[in-house]
Amino acid sequence: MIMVKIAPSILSANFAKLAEEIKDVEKGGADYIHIDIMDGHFVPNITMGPLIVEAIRPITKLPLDVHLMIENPDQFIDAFAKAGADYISVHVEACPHLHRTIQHIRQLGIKPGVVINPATPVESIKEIINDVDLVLLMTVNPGFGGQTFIESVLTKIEKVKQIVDERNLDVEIEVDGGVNPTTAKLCKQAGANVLVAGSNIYQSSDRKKAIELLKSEE
Ligand SMILES: O=C(CO)[C@@H](O)[C@H](O)COP(=O)(O)O
Ligand SMILES: [Fe+2]
Repeated sequence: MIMVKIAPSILSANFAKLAEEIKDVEKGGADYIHIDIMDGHFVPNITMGPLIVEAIRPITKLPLDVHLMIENPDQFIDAFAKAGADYISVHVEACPHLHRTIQHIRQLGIKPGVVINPATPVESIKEIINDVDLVLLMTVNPGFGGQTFIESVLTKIEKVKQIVDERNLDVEIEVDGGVNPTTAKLCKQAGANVLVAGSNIYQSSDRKKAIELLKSEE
């Protein structure tokens, strides 16, 4: 099995002490900081914007993994790049000109990622996988933390892994939503190498332990 990276989602952190919450998971062995951007249109919730990303940038050395759940992401890519994002991931469902959007992110020196919802088939990203650094498979319907993992996405992870191997690509396979030690194991077996986890890590009083359990090979 592959050694996985863990990307705690700060959506489940205590926003009143965000800096501490980020430092806590960094000390606990996190590999990325996952930042969920929601606009109240693409998803039924509103969260953060570029200002928060800019505020977070100097408080951690970890790469910032920015997950855009917004309509018309093209309009905001420059702002998130300027704010300090390392990865910017956009949803297939929100991008009519996906290739242009991915190139735009790459031209800014940022690693582009493409995201698909649970009901969106892997076929929809076959033509873009060679151009991205990360494929993010949603294992819940986006919008909220603390939802239940959708098991049918496991076969999609396997399909993406097969494409990545066949084409010999250097692309990360990330999963997001409902990740806990049990579902983490299934995702790893299916071929995921980056696990986003919000509530599982932030609801734990010992974040280091929670991260270790997600990384565990048992
Ligand atoms: O993008 C999203 C939700 O739309 C996620 O990143 C959540 O923040 C994950 O939360 P948990 O399911 O791990 O609690
Ligand atoms: Fe996310």
